[in-house]
Amino acid sequence: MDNGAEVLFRAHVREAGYESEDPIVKDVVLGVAAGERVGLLGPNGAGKSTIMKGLLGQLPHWKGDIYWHGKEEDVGGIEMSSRIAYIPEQPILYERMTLWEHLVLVAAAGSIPEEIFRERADKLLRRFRLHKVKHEFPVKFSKGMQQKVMLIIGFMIKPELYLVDEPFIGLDPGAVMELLEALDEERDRGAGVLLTTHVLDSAERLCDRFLLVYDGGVAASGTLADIRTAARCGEDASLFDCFVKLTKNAEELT
Ligand SMILES: Nc1ncnc2c1ncn2[C@@H]1O[C@H](COP(=O)(O)OP(=O)(O)OP(=O)(O)O)[C@@H](O)[C@H]1O
Repeated sequence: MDNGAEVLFRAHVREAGYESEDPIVKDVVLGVAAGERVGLLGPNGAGKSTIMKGLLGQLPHWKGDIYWHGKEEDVGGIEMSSRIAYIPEQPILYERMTLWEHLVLVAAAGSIPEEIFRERADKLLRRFRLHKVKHEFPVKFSKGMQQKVMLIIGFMIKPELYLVDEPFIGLDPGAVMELLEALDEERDRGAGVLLTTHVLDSAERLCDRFLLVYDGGVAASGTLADIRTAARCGEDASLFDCFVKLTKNAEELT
């Protein structure tokens, strides 16, 4: 966030988890500037999805503060739901609704005017190659097709911030390219992105900054240069190399 862009979103996750006596995440501070992409990284079970669920107000146990444009907001409040698009790793779909009906529902919930809705929906359905199946039931789609449905729903909203949980696994290369292009367009519009992934070469190309979590806390954060310094890696080291070294160091300390 040192590129001069306005800080769009800032959160201090003091405690987050599923039971108050056993918080999974403790004392994690994160921020996303307008047009910035932040990679939330960490080994399996580190707490990435828990952080995302916490920011969305979907956790039984949460203590923390959230700020939009510097102003404190309630987690899970109505203000937040219109500003954030969450693209989950596991698709969430209604059994008895067609793809088109899902989009109509999203448009109604987001008060998107009819004409804008039709234009956006058509563009996104074509972009992710689902226009020919728009009147079919997505619960019967393949895993990758269902993932594309979640992307289309997210992009329909045109939010200020995208929370994207593991977008790269399961999509075909053409869809990954379309996703990257769509994210570029959204960055140009000023939307921020917080994304989790284990595909570190994609994260390295896509993200401006990174937050590496380990065992529910922050192991390193900053630009790739900062991460290289924290990992004591050379200036040519990849994000993957730094990640392996940092998690190994953290393991040795626990
Ligand atoms: N619904 C739940 N109830 C209780 N504990 C949970 C629940 N979901 C996750 N956990 C626990 O919280 C911890 C962090 O899980 P989380 O899903 O946030 O990890 P992650 O970093 O997203 O992992 P991955 O990379 O494998 O997706 C794990 O120990 C996990 O067992």
